[in-house]
Amino acid sequence: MIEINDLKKSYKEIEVVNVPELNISKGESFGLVGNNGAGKTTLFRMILDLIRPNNGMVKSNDVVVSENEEWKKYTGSYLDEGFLIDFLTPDEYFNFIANIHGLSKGDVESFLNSFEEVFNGEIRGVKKYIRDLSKGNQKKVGIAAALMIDPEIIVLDEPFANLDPTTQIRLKKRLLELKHEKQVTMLISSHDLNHVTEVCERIVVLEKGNIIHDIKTSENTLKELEEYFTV
Ligand SMILES: Nc1ncnc2c1ncn2[C@@H]1O[C@H](COP(=O)(O)OP(=O)(O)OP(=O)(O)O)[C@@H](O)[C@H]1O
Repeated sequence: MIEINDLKKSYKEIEVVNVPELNISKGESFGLVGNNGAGKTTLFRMILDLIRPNNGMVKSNDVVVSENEEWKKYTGSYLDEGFLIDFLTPDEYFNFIANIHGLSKGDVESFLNSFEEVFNGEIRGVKKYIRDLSKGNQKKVGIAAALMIDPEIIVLDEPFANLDPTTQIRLKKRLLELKHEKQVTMLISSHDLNHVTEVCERIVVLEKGNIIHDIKTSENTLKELEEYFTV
């Protein structure tokens, strides 16, 4: 479970995130939407202790994320290319992550084989450094590495952006499997209202750093969101 209390972040005295309270339950799939600059990435960065808030705190399973690193063992995340090591090939990078998390070669192989549908033959065995992959293929590497550790919680920033339509559909299927079969807690930000409403049972709309809607996804949610974003 993730608990956020009185969380604020400002840059040069301009407040970009202000979340008085937000709780994300175990197994919940939580979608975060909002226009450019709404504060989605900043909120995820604070949840992952990548930036420090000016005020408030984030707890993961009752532990303050900035005070203890235990949560890193069960949290998979991919926000951007900064998460990758660009002078490694994808296979070298997967081995690196596997070593950090103490995963066996067999587990890694079986996970990566199961991800081949998303990789589409463009990632494994490729003799290219990550920095030389397309943006979409870099994203596939990052998302795969995040999921490979068999996380309880996964945090993904715009996972569908830069992916071709076939891969978007395959990734969505994979996320839905994780939700239904393993009850993984998912935090997903997206500009793609279709995908995010299909994957997430709860949608939060952020505007100028504030939560302005917190909706349980229903058959009307997509329409409601489209109306909100049509100005
Ligand atoms: N390091 C920084 N220094 C100054 N301002 C920053 C910094 N990081 C983020 N911001 C500002 O914080 C605000 C929120 O940015 P953020 O990237 O969180 O938005 P977002 O909702 O993820 O946007 P997008 O949909 O475009 O990715 C923006 O106005 C941005 O310019």
